[in-house]
Amino acid sequence: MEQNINEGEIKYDIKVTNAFKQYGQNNIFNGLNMAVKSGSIYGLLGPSGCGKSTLLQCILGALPLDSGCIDLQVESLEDVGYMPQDLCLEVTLTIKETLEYYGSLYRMSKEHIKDKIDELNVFLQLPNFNSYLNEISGGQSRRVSFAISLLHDPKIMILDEPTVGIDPLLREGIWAEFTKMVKEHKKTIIITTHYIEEANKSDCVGLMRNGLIIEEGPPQDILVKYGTDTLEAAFLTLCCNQGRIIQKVENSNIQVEEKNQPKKIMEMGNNFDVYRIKALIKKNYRVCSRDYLLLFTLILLPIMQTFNFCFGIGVSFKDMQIAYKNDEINILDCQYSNVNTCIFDENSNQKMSCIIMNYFSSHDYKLIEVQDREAAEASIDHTEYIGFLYFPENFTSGLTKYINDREYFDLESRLFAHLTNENILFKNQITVDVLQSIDYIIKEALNSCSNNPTSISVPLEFNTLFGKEVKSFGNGVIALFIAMLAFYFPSVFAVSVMMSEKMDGLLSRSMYAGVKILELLISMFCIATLLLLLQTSSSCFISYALFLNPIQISSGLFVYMVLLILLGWIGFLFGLFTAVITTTKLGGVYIITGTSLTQFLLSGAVWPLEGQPQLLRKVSKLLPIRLVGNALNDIALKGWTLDHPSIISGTSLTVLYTILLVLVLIVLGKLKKDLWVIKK
Ligand SMILES: Nc1ncnc2c1ncn2[C@@H]1O[C@H](COP(=O)(O)OP(=O)(O)OP(=O)(O)O)[C@@H](O)[C@H]1O
Repeated sequence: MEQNINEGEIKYDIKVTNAFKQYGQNNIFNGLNMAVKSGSIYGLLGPSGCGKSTLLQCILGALPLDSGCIDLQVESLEDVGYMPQDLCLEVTLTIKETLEYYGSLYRMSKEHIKDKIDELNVFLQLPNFNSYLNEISGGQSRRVSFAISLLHDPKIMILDEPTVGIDPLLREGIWAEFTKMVKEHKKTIIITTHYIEEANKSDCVGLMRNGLIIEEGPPQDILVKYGTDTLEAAFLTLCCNQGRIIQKVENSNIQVEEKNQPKKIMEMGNNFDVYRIKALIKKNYRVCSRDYLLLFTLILLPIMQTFNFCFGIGVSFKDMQIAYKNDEINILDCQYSNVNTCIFDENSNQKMSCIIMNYFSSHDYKLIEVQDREAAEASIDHTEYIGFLYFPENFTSGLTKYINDREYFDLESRLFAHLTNENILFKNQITVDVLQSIDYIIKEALNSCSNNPTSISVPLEFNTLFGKEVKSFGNGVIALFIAMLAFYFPSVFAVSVMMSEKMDGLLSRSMYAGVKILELLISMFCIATLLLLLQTSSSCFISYALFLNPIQISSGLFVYMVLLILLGWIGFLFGLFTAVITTTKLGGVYIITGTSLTQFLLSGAVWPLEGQPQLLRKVSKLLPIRLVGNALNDIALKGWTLDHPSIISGTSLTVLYTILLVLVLIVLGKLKKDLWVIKK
């Protein structure tokens, strides 16, 4: 009875009543009860895997209970300082930068942060503040993590194994500081530890086992109760008598309050804070600027790829090796072949094979003379030469006869061209060049005989309406390539940063300091847009200013840039979506690379869409890279602007894609609360 009266006067900062929780079929809490008095140290002990960390996360509201009630006496998130078991810190920041980041999340001024760090340094003995976290030891890192949870001077400290890896002398100092905090500043500390004996200094210890707190009380009382010298021995005795104790706990008269989910620390505070966004941008900027692999991937790689593309893709072929055998004339004698005489003159020594060979030499072919026709044909099969030309002895006389009288053409006098079919583009190129060279010499021959060359012309005129400046395959597809870069790299950025935040527990830890997911997304979006602007402007500069790919200067150029940025944002949103559906950073990058490559292959940059089956063509046309790339091409080559229906529909669909992806992410966020956070 007396105890009940005293109980009524005692204030508790944390009270867990009849808590039940399961992970799948695994019961973690079986009606667990725990009470932490205000202004005390509570040592939570228990074997590995018994559920201590889970209990702390339930108290913080990061994990829900299946049933039961948790009462946490906090008004704002500044009231709680939490140190997770894992580090959950960005290791490429220095100690100073890390503490500044968390301090600024709590809106502490620089001076205040500095004073606080100096104060914490006295008992935590932090390493040099300018050391990077990946350069200090595990124990030192834990002290930094510890410092973060105390930085904003919280009323309640929830510390998951803060003294692991810390030497005994320092542990003594830390416990002395705990005692001082509790006595002088009325702080409440709940601490889990594997070093049972250090819990002696707690005001109250609780032993957790089989989903229950099987014993709770001041350490001295427990020692007396079990007649042992050490807590360890007391708990050993307790564990041996576990069945009886569980019975006792289950039968105790616990007042079960109605089911009440704990206050969610992560959801406290403003939903949107510009200070926090600024702190996140600063932090992520620092992290990205030190991740050389990411920087290489996001900035240098697109520049290199653009150079590669402009140098190597879609340009005309050079130095193609063609074998030839000329039975009409020795190539050295071609200089004596008089090209200005009329071939119909009896005295003319003009040899047309010389003109064809000159034509090929001046068109980037390498002519290699061979003696043996059969060997040359065989070497084509071994891809040594891409073609073989054979000029028979009577090539010129046969051709002259043909021009004069086409009915009496000597078949044996024909130029023989044997071409490799290994690459259809080579074959087409040589075929076109052979035909053009013949056309050329016939016209030349007629010219020099004062005959009208049009007399043998095909009655046909070609006219290019659009894209007159397109001289090579590359000119026509460069915009699709730039579109691919604009999509791919922001996706890689989004998935890399988001997966680090998710898997390394960085976001989870920041959220205990008030960060909201939207704020992180906004900060990432700002950096991604900056990178996107850098990357697209460098790709455009290389493609159009250095390599002079044709582009029409019109008001459409503004739409060109807007479309590229929108596509980058689509890529960014797709990267976020990928971070939802995957569990590893590498997996995310694989998905992004696979989908971008597929889009590029289907975009028409490799082969025109007209070659695809109807159904696939319909799908390809709607893929973001093709959609935007095509509109970019129309702007660059045809000079179309936003008043053209094709550009209007391309732009509208791109905007629609952006909105759709935002909506998908919002809906997913509503359906699955822990989309980007793994609670640590
Ligand atoms: N997300 C999860 N899904 C399924 N099971 C989980 C999950 N997290 C933890 N568990 C399981 O719940 C149990 C309690 O885990 P918890 O981390 O709370 O233990 P702990 O007492 O803190 O252990 P330790 O002292 O080793 O840190 C363990 O058996 C663990 O395997």
